[in-house]
Amino acid sequence: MTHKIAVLPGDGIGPEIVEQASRVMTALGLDLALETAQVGGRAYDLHGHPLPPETLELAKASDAILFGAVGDWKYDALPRELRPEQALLGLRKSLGLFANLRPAILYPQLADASTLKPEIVSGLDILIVRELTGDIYFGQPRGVREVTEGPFKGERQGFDTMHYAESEVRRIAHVAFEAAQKRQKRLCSVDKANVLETSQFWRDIVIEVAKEYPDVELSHMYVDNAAMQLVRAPKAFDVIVTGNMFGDILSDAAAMLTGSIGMLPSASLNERNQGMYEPSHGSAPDIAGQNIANPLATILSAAMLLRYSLNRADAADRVEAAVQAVLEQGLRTPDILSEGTTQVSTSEMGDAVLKALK
Ligand SMILES: NC(=O)c1ccc[n+]([C@@H]2O[C@H](COP(=O)([O-])OP(=O)(O)OC[C@H]3O[C@@H](n4cnc5c(N)ncnc54)[C@H](O)[C@@H]3O)[C@@H](O)[C@H]2O)c1
Ligand SMILES: CC(C)[C@H](C(=O)O)[C@@H](O)C(=O)O
Ligand SMILES: [Mg+2]
Repeated sequence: MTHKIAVLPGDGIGPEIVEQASRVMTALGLDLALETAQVGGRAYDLHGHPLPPETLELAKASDAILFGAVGDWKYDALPRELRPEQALLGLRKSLGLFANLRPAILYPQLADASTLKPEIVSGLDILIVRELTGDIYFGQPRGVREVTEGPFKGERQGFDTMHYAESEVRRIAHVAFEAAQKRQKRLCSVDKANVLETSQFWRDIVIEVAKEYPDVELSHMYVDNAAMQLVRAPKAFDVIVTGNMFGDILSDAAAMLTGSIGMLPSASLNERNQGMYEPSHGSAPDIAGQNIANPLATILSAAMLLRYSLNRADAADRVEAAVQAVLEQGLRTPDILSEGTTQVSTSEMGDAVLKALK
């Protein structure tokens, strides 16, 4: 059976890194049909919208989506609905991709690339499960309004709304508990229940869901403490489950434990295991077009695509082993370069992974 894969390179370094991941997927010899479409700022320039209808249709009709990155400062003055980032949010919402899995694994070869001491991060293997279609990201109402009473009367006020429905919390909690069952069976739910009603509700529902998973040890942590513990003793975590906003922030922090944000892949899944796979980083306009971006997060995202949406753990293992092999060879893009290693470009890193594929 042919698997249809939508390839959405996007902006900045997106096309450079996605090209390497596409080459790797193609080289596996599987029955894959890769089809490319425009998204983000590039789609806005060409079609007047960051998520043109034909791109959304292609995404919906595919078994999985390989996504690069979107965004550039030059689009920051556009009305919000036309900004590149809206394409990403639109895809997540339209496809119901509520479960974002962001594994932070430190490859032993990169122990020196992390800004943290090797003994703090060596052997790190944690999974952040981030809810991706709710929270303050999508809450209504939002906007700018005039204040009509109180101390700020007559001023303009920006506002957003944070909320989580019970079913939204339950389904992401199930994903997290099931992931924990396959790992060290420890789940930490991160919230801000000491201040936010939404968070207290989140915590109450997670505790209810926990009754169905007596084999998983559940703990709770406030998000500010979690940010601190992630850099103090990250290996104390196994699986973290959290809301959209806190997950966004904590996953960037977790990325640095692994040496570089260029190493962190992600999967965003819906209830049918259809998924979008993307590096956790952005379009990195500061290094775009220079052939120096690290393509490994995107290549590892392609491995997650094979594992989760195509059920090809065998092929995913091959890709991950090839990534390990190039790191073992000492090849490094500038973001993970350390003493005694060899600097390579984006495309050379892709070449090396292809060569290492068994
Ligand atoms: N998923 C996405 O498409 C996504 C995610 C985050 C940010 N963004 C967008 O990207 C743009 C830039 O945002 P930002 O600068 O806050 O975040 P960013 O992740 O793009 O970049 C942060 C820093 O990390 C570096 N970096 C990122 N990816 C790298 C890679 N693969 N290899 C080497 N270095 C890498 C960049 O050079 C930069 O110094 C903004 O428009 C933002 O909205 C998009
Ligand atoms: C670009 C932005 C909309 C996105 C998010 O906030 O979810 C990004 O930061 C991410 O982590 O995927
Ligand atoms: Mg982010």
